[in-house]
Amino acid sequence: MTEPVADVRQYLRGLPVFAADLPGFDPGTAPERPEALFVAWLTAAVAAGVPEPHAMTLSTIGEDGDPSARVLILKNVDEHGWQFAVHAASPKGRDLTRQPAAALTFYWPAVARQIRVRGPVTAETADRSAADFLARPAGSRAEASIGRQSQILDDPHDLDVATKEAARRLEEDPGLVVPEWTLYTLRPTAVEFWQGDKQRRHTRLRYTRTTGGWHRDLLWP
Ligand SMILES: Cc1cc2nc3c(=O)[nH]c(=O)nc-3n(C[C@H](O)[C@H](O)[C@H](O)COP(=O)(O)O)c2cc1C
Repeated sequence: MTEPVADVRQYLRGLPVFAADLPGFDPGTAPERPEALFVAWLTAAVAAGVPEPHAMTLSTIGEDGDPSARVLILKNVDEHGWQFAVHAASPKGRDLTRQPAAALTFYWPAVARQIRVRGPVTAETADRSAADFLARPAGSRAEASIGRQSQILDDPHDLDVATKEAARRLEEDPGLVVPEWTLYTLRPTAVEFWQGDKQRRHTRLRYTRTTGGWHRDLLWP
């Protein structure tokens, strides 16, 4: 156990931010399209040793109109958008069915970079969703096939039983696909790249979709 914290406010104030050597970012050299800059920043994050840079916060709008956010793995990025997959019966899956719009947030502390992506989402075809499902490791497929994500777990033993049963079903039928597994593409209306700076002269570049392509603006930090 770590030492108890007497004064949380003071403790938080003492935690460093932007402590590492930070890369520069010259928005003047940014590519025309945001996905190109995203991939460049992603590979730079990997090179800088950022763990799990493809983990992102997915924000959705709940039935009550309030936002809800959780971390998810990014599946692909191309000229069509940012892709991720969810079980349609999970809370996030239901949010997206009801209100097909989302925001994605990436934060890579070692390089002090944040990327914010927002826009409408579209469910991909059943074939594409199935291909994504089948590309997952067996354990992840078994877990998803239980289909009870975020429901109340009355007894941890129930999870063990369901996991064993799901693994057995998958062994019997390795091509099993969960029909609720849904690959989504978020087609951004805006993508913002934020580069932190030790002196707090942060650089922000926002791409906004236009009819013909992308418009770029610098933003005040
Ligand atoms: C690094 C990381 C990666 C995760 N990846 C996924 C994922 O790919 N799919 C998923 O359903 N949940 C993933 N989770 C769990 C989600 O954050 C969340 O707890 C779960 O999806 C239930 O969310 P919901 O109740 O809003 O539907 C991940 C969590 C972390 C911390």
